[in-house]
Amino acid sequence: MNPPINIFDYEVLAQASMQPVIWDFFYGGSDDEVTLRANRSAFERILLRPRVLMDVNTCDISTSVLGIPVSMPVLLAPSAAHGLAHPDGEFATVRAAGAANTLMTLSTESTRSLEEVAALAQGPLWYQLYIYTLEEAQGMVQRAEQAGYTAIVLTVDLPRYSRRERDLRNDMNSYQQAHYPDAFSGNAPHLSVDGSDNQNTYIGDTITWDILPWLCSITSLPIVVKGILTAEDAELAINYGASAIIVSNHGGRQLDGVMPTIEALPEVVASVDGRCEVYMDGGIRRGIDIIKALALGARAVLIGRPVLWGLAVNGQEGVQHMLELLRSELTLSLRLAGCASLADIQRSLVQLP
Ligand SMILES: Cc1cc2nc3c(=O)[nH]c(=O)nc-3n(C[C@H](O)[C@H](O)[C@H](O)COP(=O)(O)O)c2cc1C
Ligand SMILES: CC(C)CC(=O)C(=O)O
Repeated sequence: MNPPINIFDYEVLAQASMQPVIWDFFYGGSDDEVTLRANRSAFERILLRPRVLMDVNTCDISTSVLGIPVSMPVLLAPSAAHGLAHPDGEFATVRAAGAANTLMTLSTESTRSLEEVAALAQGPLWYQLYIYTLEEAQGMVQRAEQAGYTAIVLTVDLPRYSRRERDLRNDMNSYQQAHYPDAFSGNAPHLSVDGSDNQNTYIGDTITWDILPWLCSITSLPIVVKGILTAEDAELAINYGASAIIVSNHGGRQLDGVMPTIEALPEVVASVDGRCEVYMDGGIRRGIDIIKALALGARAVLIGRPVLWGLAVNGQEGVQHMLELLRSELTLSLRLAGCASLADIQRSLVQLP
C-alpha cells in the first residue's frame, strides 16, 4: 500500500501489522457492535451548510480546554495497553502528542507508568481513572497530581466490563497473559482486561454520584466525567462537581445499543447550557467530523482508535503523522466551509436529519 493519506489508510495498515487477536481487542465493540457502527454512520447523516465568499486565507484552529492551550480541538482519548500496539507503548504516544501540541489522556490501564509518561511529556496530560479500591484510587490521583497531570478523567460507563465477543472467541485474556503479561500493569498490578484475574478488585459497580465530591475532596485537580449520554446525567455531573463532561459511549465498547455520541451531544449541550465545557468522542475519523461536533456544541473532540492505528504502523512518527493528517483535513474543510477560525463555526453550519 502507498503511504497512508488518511486515518482509514492507517486502519488498514494497522490491521495488517498486528495479530488478529490484538486487532479484535482494539477494533471491536460489545455484543452486536451496533453502537460501534452507529458512531460512524451517524456522522454521514449530518450534512454541512457551508458559507462562501468569506476570507479564509488564514485559518486558526487553536483553542483551549479547561484553560489549557492546545494547537487544535483534537485530544487523545485514554486507551489501555499501548504496549500491545507498539513496544514503545505510551512513550511513543506522549511524544507524538507533545510534538503536535495537544493533550494526551493516560489510561489507568497503561503499559507504562504515569510518572514515566509524564517525564517525557512536552504537552499537557490528563489522567483517566478507573476505581478498583478507594485506597488505590486515592494513591493514583495523588501520584498523577504530583507528576503534573492537570485533570482527572473519571470514566463512568464501565460499572462492569461488557461482553466483547471477539475477545471471548479469541480467548484474548489467555493470549495477553501469555504474550504481554504486563500490558495493563503500568500503574498498578491489573493483569487482565476483563477483571477475571483474582488480583482485580474493581468496585466500579458500587460507586455512585457521591464519588465526585469524594474525588474533589482528595485533589485540587478538576474532574472531567467521561461517559455521559443524557441530559439527566449531565445535570447530575455538574451538580456533583464535574468541571467538564465527555459525551462518550466508550467507542461502542460498553452498553451496546446506545445512541451514537454525535446524536447524544446536542441533548447534553442543551442541558449543560454553558455551565461547563463539553467534549465528545466516538467515531471521529475526518476533519469534517470534528466540525460537526463543534457545530453541535463540543469544545473539542477526543480520538481513541486512530491513535492505536498510528502507533501500530509507525510508533511515535505514526501517531504524529496521523494527527497532522487530521489537522490538515480540519483546516482545509474549515476553509471550504467558510470559517477562518473555530469561533466561526456556528450551529447553522450543520443540518440534522
Ligand atoms: C482499545 C481501547 C481501549 C480503551 N481503553 C480505555 C480506558 O482505559 N479508559 C477509558 O476511559 N476509555 C477507554 N477506551 C475508550 C476511549 O477512551 C474512547 O472513548 C473511544 O475509543 C472513542 O472512540 P473511537 O475509538 O471511535 O475514537 C478505550 C478504547 C479502545 C478502542
Ligand atoms: C482494560 C479495559 C477496562 C480498558 C477499556 O476501557 C476498554 O478496553 O475499553
